[in-house]
Amino acid sequence: MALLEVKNLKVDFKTADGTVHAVKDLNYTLEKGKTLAIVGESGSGKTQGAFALLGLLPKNGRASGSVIFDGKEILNLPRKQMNAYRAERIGIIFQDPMTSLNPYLRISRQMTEVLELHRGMSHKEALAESVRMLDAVRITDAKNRVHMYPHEFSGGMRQRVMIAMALLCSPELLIADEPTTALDVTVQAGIIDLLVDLQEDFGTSIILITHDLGIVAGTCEETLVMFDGRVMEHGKTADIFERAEHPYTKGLLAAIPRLDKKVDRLSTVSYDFMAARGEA
Ligand SMILES: Nc1ncnc2c1ncn2[C@@H]1O[C@H](COP(=O)(O)OP(=O)(O)OP(=O)(O)O)[C@@H](O)[C@H]1O
Repeated sequence: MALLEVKNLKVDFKTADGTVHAVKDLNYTLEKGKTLAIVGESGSGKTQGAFALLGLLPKNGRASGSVIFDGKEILNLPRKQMNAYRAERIGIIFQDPMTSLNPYLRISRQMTEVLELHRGMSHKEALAESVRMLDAVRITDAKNRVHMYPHEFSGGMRQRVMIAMALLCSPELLIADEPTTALDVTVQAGIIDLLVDLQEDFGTSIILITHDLGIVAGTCEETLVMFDGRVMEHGKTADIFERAEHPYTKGLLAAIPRLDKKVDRLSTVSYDFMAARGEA
């Protein structure tokens, strides 16, 4: 049985100017322990399509369709039930860790609270487990650093802390929304390597949302390409890289910077694609 089945997912936003159809028809399944990349340019519906799964849409948003997680419908669950999924079974990492970390609380407090509340640990056990998780995401000197505040960490280290927090309750699914966009290229590579290792060690299924096809190649077995709220292409990453069928995917691939090749500008991708559809 698939861990996650997303069927005919739509996300609409009511605005003063009318309705924005951010996600028009999203369909995919994710097997246990697998990694799926959702790629597409800015505004293609990647983030809202993922937020809808977790009931995280902005107030003016509405989701319809079906999201089956481990055999149960979870789309539009009441807040309390959804919170239980979010705390214990589905972790999420955002682009900017400061949106999820409380700047006024030590990391130790933020991590131990989760473990005490959701895994019934004593404070001592929870602190030991927090240090173990910081070690797992390769924060050196975790025993001491666990007592620091978020601002005392660099951007890359904060992202590692976020990953550790997201993994605290051993979720079956981890959604990483542009986890490296705000970081330097070398730090980005470290975070992606870390996600791959953690996926192997913990067996967590991962959805990696990114606009950067370049980071997907060695990371994710499957890739789903979105454009304008719909799935353009979905298959094994290697197949998509070798024989992209869609003009939009070909454009995305052509935009991956390569040392041996002049870089096409990503901004031309949607224009070329829309031209192919007769819309530009
Ligand atoms: N609260 C909102 N009200 C109206 N429209 C919204 C709202 N939030 C998002 N949208 C629109 O929904 C569409 C999809 O947005 P989404 O954030 O999912 O795109 P994305 O592919 O993740 O882009 P990015 O890579 O820039 O994050 C965009 O056109 C966006 O402007």
